[in-house]
Amino acid sequence: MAPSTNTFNLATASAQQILSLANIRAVLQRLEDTIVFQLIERAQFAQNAPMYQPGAIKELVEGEGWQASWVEWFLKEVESAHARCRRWSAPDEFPFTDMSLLPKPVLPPVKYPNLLYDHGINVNRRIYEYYRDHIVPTITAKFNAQPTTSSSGTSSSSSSSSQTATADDGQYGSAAVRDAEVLSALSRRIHFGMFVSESKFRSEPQAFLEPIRQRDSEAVLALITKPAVEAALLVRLREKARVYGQDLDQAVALMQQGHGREGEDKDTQRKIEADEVVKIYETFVIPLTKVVEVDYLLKRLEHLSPTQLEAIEAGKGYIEE
Ligand SMILES: O=C(O)C(=O)C[C@]1(C(=O)O)C=C[C@@H](O)C=C1
Repeated sequence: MAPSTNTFNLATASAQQILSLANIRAVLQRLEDTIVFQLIERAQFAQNAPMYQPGAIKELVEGEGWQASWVEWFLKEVESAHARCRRWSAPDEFPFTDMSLLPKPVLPPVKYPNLLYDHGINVNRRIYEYYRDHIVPTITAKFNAQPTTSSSGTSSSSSSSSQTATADDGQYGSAAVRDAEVLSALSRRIHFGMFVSESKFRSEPQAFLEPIRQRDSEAVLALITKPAVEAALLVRLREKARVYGQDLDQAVALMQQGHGREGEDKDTQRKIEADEVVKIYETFVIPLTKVVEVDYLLKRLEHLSPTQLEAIEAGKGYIEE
């Protein structure tokens, strides 16, 4: 059976398959599902601010000598296991933890086709900070000052059985598991921008020559921006978030009571707001993907051979070497 276009394998697919813009966009589209589902998973826990405060978990400071946050420690632990399985040698995977803190892979390296130049781009710190400061507080805001009947873990909430929930439910383990998953999906999605820009560069390299030579990042940005693609993405994403984020049991019950589909958004408890997901993409995911695309392209000419450069200047397009 032919492999599906949106699950190609970076180690076995051909360069042409990997750099086909349609295939890349199919991967980005599939990652929308992953990101929406992972955000829903994280949104079932409270914000739990101490998870993100360096030094806030005394057991980590005293027992492990770890001065950074609980979530960064959890990322290091997970990413260490993944390093042993050589995840970070894949061209589309980037750890949040400094490589110097991660162990060496157990298995020998996989041979990936040489599609991206050796770029050294990693925007994971920016992803982590935006996630911590904007995404988590937004998707967990419903926990703030809502009446609840129980609380567990070591949260700062009181232990009375009927209380006002704080933004801390003490579920630091479960919430960190979800954090690691959301962060990993966001990171992969955003860094995939480099495959997008490599593909765009190879299909019309001459257009990029002057803007890159002038180090004109605005002009490069204009070349890689596709407003129609972004608009379609946001419409599709809103629909996914609307459908995946509703409680179907409640929606079905309402429909059976004759409320029709229009009642489903208004009257049912939502797992996540579609507007919030769209805003995350609009203000963060797409803009940062574009930053990655532009940063990657600004150094692209330094990695061309004289023959490749001459061919582009002569209008003969990109030649593979
Ligand atoms: O699909 C592309 O062409 C991309 O560059 C990716 C992306 C995105 O982040 O989704 C970014 C810039 C374009 O304006 C459109 C979409």
